[in-house]
Amino acid sequence: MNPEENGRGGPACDRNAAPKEASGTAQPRAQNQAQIFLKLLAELRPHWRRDTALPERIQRLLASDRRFGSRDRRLYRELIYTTLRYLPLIEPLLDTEEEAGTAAAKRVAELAGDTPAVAAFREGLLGNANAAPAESPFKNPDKLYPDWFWDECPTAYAPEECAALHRRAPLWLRLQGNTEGELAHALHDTETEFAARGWTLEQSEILANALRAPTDADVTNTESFRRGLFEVQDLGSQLVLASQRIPAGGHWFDACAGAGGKTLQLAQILGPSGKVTAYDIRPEALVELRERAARARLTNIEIIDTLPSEGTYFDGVLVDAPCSGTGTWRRAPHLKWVTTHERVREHAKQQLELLKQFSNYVRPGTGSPNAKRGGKMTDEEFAKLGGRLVYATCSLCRSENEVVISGFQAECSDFLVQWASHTLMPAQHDTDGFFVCVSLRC
Ligand SMILES: C[S@@+](CC[C@H](N)C(=O)[O-])C[C@H]1O[C@@H](n2cnc3c(N)ncnc32)[C@H](O)[C@@H]1O
Repeated sequence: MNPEENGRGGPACDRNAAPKEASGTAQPRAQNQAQIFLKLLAELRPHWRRDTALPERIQRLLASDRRFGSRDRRLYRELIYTTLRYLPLIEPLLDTEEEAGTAAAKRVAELAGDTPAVAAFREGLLGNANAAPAESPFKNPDKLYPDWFWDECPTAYAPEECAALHRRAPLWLRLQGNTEGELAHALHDTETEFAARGWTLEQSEILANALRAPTDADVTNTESFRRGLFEVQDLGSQLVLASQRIPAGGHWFDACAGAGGKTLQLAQILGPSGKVTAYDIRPEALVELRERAARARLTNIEIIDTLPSEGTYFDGVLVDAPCSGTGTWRRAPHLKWVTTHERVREHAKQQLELLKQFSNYVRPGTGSPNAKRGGKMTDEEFAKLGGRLVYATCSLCRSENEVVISGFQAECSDFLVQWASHTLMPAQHDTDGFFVCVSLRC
């Protein structure tokens, strides 16, 4: 899905904790680490306001230095991502004379997420593992976002939302199983394996199959993952479909399936009597989806690489549209500095086109003139409505969300847009930000 710095490639987190150091060595070690970190920043600086593939560049940079062990890579990755989250606060400090930029390293240490690797660094550099910034970085949210963002999402400037969009993203899993019994087994086996590794899982309070894992846990390198007992999926992404009360048994079209994060979940919701047909323009994503479906033992997914013919109808169509990814900024903070307002508007144009195109696949109703006029519907008229169209983005931008839906509503009057749908803001449930809107075909 999105660029992901959750440390999924790293070793087990029970081995993460930095060993206790003699107090005399912690300080020089942290200073040495600060110098290495600053050199890494100097390499990245020419690219961080330009390169949309910055996460891959960071990965290559960290992999290329043979002196780094996995713990070093985790520390530097966390410090680099913190720098990107708070770039306008850090960048000016890189140009100060003070101890060749260590002011920047100290500020990053204060702002960095709460992981064992960073705690040791913080203690060595600042003399206190729990050192908090003297002044909240969220006091002046304007500084932390690109100028154009205010017009798109003023809610993100509220202190709690600003803090949520700058926290390290949590790691969420979605349990997989075709029956209640299989899900219970998946939970039991995953919990048992994770406990043996020293990882505690927390069940979400709002979604039974969602589990929160420690951020540094290398969850994809486990037997439970290989057995398909869970998938990695942000809670917000899970809520897009889980909040729709989709009945079992229908045939759905996932028109922008990608590697299938939501396809797998939809197939589970629809159950063995239902089916998902998944399509994407990227063949490599569909190859990954096929592997994931096999691992999840889901046999009700059909993967296609050409569009269904005209006149093919589905009970539901999911358009999880390509977007600016502004809802994932804490996971992919470089996007804040490479995304332009013009690019957001281009996304919006494409989204409206895709929504119109794929809405043609939604099963039409059997006639409900009142519904078309927006009048109050009787149960009988409601029963005559056709299939559902679910539009989703991981964007917080009005242009890509409400404005796209207004455009769709204006052009496609045979759909009833359910305005109860809304933007899921990151602070609500500590998730990525998402927008979802459901329409029903008349
Ligand atoms: C937000 S991602 C989908 C994520 C996926 N649904 C998930 O939950 O993991 C958007 C996807 O739309 C696909 N896409 C872009 N243009 C498309 C088009 N014209 N038709 C179908 N898919 C398209 C992209 O390749 C990308 O995989």
